[in-house]
Amino acid sequence: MSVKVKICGLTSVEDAKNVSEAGAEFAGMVVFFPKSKRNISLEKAAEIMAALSDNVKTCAVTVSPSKEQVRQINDAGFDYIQIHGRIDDDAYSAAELPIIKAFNVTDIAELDRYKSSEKVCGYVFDAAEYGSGKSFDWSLLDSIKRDGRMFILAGGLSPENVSEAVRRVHPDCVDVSSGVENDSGSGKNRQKIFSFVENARSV
Ligand SMILES: O=C(O)c1ccccc1NCC(=O)[C@H](O)[C@H](O)COP(=O)(O)O
Repeated sequence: MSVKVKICGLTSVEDAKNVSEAGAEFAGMVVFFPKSKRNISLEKAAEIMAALSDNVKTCAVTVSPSKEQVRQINDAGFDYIQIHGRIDDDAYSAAELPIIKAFNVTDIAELDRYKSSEKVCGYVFDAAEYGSGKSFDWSLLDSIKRDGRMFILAGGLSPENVSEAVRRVHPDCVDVSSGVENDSGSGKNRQKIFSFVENARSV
């Protein structure tokens, strides 16, 4: 089966159209994290989701969300919640969507904490600084035992290196943000999104 593709950090309706037309399976939107240049409001996320094809599943991408933020995300129309950083007990209990737990390369050792969690349906393995366009040593993932949950590779992927990443790591899904942005760093680039999807699937 070919690798799935997740395009992260959508900020506009135009991004939604490009991601849908390119045939990606997942779209991520950063919410409740104003430090990110890709942070958007839940209202904006609703507008973007309305413009996505029904085939594209959506993720609210968050960092150590509070219980109240998780509750708002539950009701905002996403399919998944992707959590970077901590998941407090209160936030975990409040989560009604399947959780994709993101691990920075520095905290992969924490993976065991989530292995028996019923709500966690997948893992994202990312660089030390998320959304930075930086890659990491993929051999750090070699010892991770696959447990049937979605295994998502992120961090510094691009149309140029995604085929090699798929061949080397065999992820279920590849996840990209910076690598499909315009050279100016603002907004996603249609041609790069299409090339990323095509190159990921070429393996
Ligand atoms: O993108 C952000 O600014 C961001 C903010 C807060 C939490 C997560 C964030 N990004 C996560 C991702 O977009 C992905 O994991 C991503 O695919 C990896 O980013 P990149 O290296 O830029 O491709």
